[in-house]
Amino acid sequence: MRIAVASDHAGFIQKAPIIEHIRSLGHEVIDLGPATDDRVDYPDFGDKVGRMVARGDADRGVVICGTGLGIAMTADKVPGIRATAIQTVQFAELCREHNDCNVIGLSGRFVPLELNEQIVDTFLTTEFGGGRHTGRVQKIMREDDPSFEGVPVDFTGQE
Ligand SMILES: O=C[C@H](O)[C@H](O)[C@H](O)COP(=O)(O)O
Repeated sequence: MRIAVASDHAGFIQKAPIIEHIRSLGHEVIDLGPATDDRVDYPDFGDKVGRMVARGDADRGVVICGTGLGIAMTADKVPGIRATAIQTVQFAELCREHNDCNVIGLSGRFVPLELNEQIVDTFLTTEFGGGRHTGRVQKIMREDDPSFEGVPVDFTGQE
């Protein structure tokens, strides 16, 4: 697969080893920066990865900031992207199996490199489960109805 990778200054220390790791698994990596650990704004880099995946120029994205949160939030704002921050291998598996996640946010400050590499392994090897999850992912993407506003909740008869 083609994997787009980017970070901010806080994720920069893990970017090169994670890229190396992804290449060692046989994937092509597109490094969208930054080139140094100078202070930058994570939204600029989360957006680049989101757009590249949404265009189909990359199959999946990996973004790294201090927590993985802000950079994943930014990627997720790009239409077509399902991005979330991931801190455990089990969540990496479930974000693929249940949510067909196409971009993950990693923490360069609070999660050790070895664990992030295992998370990336799982993210890249786990298939979407389909079945009951398909319609739910379509609802995330508003594929069935562009004006979708969520499932109406009926509180009739409830205390
Ligand atoms: O979600 C945001 C990220 O964790 C950033 O990496 C973090 O906010 C950067 O913080 P600072 O500017 O203090 O290095």
